[in-house]
Amino acid sequence: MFILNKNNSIANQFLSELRDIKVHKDRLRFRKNLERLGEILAYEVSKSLDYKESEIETPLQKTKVNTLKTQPILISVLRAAVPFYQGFSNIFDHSDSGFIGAYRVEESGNEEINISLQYQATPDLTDKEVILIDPMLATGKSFVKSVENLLKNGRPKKIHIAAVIAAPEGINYIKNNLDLPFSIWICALDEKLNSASYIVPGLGDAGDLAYGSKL
Ligand SMILES: O=P(O)(O)OC[C@H]1O[C@H](OP(=O)(O)OP(=O)(O)O)[C@H](O)[C@@H]1O
Ligand SMILES: O=c1cc[nH]c(=O)[nH]1
Ligand SMILES: [Mg+2]
Repeated sequence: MFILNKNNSIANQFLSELRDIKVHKDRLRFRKNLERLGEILAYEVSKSLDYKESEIETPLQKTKVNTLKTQPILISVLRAAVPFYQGFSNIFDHSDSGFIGAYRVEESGNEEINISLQYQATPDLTDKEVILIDPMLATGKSFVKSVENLLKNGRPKKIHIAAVIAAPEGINYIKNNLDLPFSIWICALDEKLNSASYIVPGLGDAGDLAYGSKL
């Protein structure tokens, strides 16, 4: 598992601004920070992909370069993933993308989180490296349900789970429930979930901070 904030970098300032109640109500900045972390995490994921050598011509002479062997497929889990996904898409600019509409059904009086998944549009995923992008990995149910549904569109060679903040409970849920090759890329591993299955310390509701509350 790759955890970005284990090392000092400017990414930790972006993460701090996402969490800080004095800053994170500025929606434009909140979305921009998600996008910036998406770009940084995409760069880290890019180091794990396969490259091929080829020859190009500069105005001065021929030279050998290493470029991606195949483009990963990017999948955005609507709605909160949109700005974070944009960061990935800025880096993997030749990639095809897919979209999944998923949200947690939080019923009062019921601590169990269920996921409603109502929309999926993706290319053929057979034997592809897929980057599944969602900023919050809380119970892990949205990621696991998304992967289960993605399999209808082909079995990927590998899935890269990409999130900004994860809870240990969600990481364990993913490890116990995914039966295809995967790796996890996160910016921070937080302490735990609270009784409403929100990540603590976390940042609150990522979708609401980016776009406002939904009915
Ligand atoms: O790990 P989990 O417990 O499944 O929680 C994580 C999910 O919660 C958030 O979405 P939310 O359901 O709030 O939908 P939204 O994107 O519409 O805000 C987040 O973007 C994940 O999809
Ligand atoms: O802490 C959490 C958990 C799920 N979704 C969020 O946006 N935040
Ligand atoms: Mg939400």
